[in-house]
Amino acid sequence: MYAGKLCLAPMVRAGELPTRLLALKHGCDLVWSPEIIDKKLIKTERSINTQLKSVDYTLENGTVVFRTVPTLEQGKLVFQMGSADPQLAVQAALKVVQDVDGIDLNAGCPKHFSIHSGMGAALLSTPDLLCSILTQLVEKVGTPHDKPISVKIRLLPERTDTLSLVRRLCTTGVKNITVHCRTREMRNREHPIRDYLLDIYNICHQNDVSLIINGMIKDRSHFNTLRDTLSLPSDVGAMIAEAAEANPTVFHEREPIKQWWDVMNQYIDIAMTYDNNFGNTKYMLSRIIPGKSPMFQYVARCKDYDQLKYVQKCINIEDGTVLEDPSPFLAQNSNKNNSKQKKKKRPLDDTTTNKNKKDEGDGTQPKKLKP
Ligand SMILES: Cc1cc2nc3c(=O)[nH]c(=O)nc-3n(C[C@H](O)[C@H](O)[C@H](O)COP(=O)(O)O)c2cc1C
Repeated sequence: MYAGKLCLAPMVRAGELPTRLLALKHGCDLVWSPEIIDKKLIKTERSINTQLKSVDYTLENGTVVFRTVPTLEQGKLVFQMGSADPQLAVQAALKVVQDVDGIDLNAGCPKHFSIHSGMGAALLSTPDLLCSILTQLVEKVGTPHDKPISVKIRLLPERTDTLSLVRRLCTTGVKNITVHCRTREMRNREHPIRDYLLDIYNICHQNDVSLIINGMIKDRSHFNTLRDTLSLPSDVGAMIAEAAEANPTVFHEREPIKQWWDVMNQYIDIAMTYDNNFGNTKYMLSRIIPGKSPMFQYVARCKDYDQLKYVQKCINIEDGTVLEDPSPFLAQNSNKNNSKQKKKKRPLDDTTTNKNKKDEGDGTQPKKLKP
């Protein structure tokens, strides 16, 4: 399933349904969900959303934790889980397995929220636990449901330690290992270490496990060049995060990568079609639209989809120039909105503007949105 594929990386906040659908529309082979913690998924209720033709996993308070559209994602969707407990991992995976094509364990996230509870990159320091979670997932979920289990890791500081870890991981029954070619201490702006990928590949290959490489890959042609330069065979796949967050059309084989205004336009249409959380839509648009464009501030001032729809029409989709300044409309509607909001409580399905939410990216800071 994974061999040679170019994938959308798991990204908290950025990897929600609209980004995944846009990436798939533009040549992405496989998409990863954002990391979802086992305990959180276990608390959700699964339901079929007949209006959107989606399957939703929703908390009691109405928060949609995970939404997938089987007709568009089937065969291409890997669910990423955060866990530090084999039993919880199995329980969570069993809950979602029927709606996804593979289950991936995050063993690479270096953020405090993940490592303080022993998850993410902390698992690299507890290889017994890491392997036990994977073995349990393979035996109790992967094999009985005929779905592959995979893991995403970072490099360890020493090459020999990384190779030993990869050897051990290959014995757990996982079908794929994704290697983020940076160590736990390295930030995303630092250049990835790619010197011994061929050694990692050889170990994986001997064990019939596929390898996906990750770290500062810009687009499909960059991936093809990189594979040649590193003398990696064609069954090595790759995963793109930051470049795809800014532009989910970077996966195209033949067509040129779309311009930001085209991406923005397509993203808004998909987000509205699938009733994406508005705060999340604004977050993604702040990644897609360059900060220097007036559109960035116009979108930042939108308070709901009606306003966003108006702003969307103010841009020339041929060249990204602004056709009309929406400020008067936004000012007028924000007054209406304010008085409406005084009467109305904050919506419960606000997953991204939740005040507990931190930047869960991998060493990146979101651009500041002015109120
Ligand atoms: C916004 C954001 C959110 C991320 N969330 C996750 C995550 O949920 N799970 C994970 O394994 N990695 C996560 N990462 C790390 C990426 O998957 C990837 O490993 C890293 O960004 C390096 O790839 P890149 O150089 O192409 O950005 C996240 C990265 C970003 C930028």
